[in-house]
Amino acid sequence: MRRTRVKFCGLTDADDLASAIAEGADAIGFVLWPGSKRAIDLAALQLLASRVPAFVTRVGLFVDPSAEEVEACLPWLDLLQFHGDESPAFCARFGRAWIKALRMRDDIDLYTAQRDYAASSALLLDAWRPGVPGGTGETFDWSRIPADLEKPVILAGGLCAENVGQAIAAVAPFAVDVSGGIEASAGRKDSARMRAFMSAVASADRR
Ligand SMILES: O=C(O)c1ccccc1NCC(=O)[C@H](O)[C@H](O)COP(=O)(O)O
Repeated sequence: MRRTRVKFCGLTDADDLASAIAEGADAIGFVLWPGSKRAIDLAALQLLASRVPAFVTRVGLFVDPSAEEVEACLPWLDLLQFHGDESPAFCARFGRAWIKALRMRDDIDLYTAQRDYAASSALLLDAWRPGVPGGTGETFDWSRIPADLEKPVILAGGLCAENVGQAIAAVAPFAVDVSGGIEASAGRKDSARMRAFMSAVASADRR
């Protein structure tokens, strides 16, 4: 049976992190962009990342960071996720696996993007809202994702327990990524919502 991987994003709290791991998240996202309501600082990253067990991927989210900012976080991250206008060369310079988040503006060409970001481990596709680099809580038209992309797709943007089954049926992504859809309030996750999300993904995978 095919299994859709799940990334829970925007964790800020140790209890929420423990719940996310208990519910079976494959990856945990830490927002390291200070402009986010879900941002954590380096001290919190150290604390939270040290509680993530082996085989769960620790992902750091950045928006147009300096190289020094990324380098300071590297000891606590397995994977880098870039949400800004970072060039492919910048994303690749840290010697760490990385993914590129692409916001689905009307004129985006995903074939060109996957060629430009050929060295990425996957493309994360998220909703476009002008001036907001991520975590919008909004969906986009999933039929805009071509079925023949070579890069693994991580589907993001407004997912929740109620719509993730439909999203998996429509896109068959490698992974799904959720933040607002498992939250009780900005940055605080809700364990019942996390469980419902995991259960909806598992149901979709069984179909
Ligand atoms: O969450 C943020 O505030 C954020 C800010 C800047 C860049 C990225 C950010 N979040 C990224 C994500 O959490 C994911 O792309 C997410 O899965 C989509 O968020 P949501 O629509 O709330 O599920």
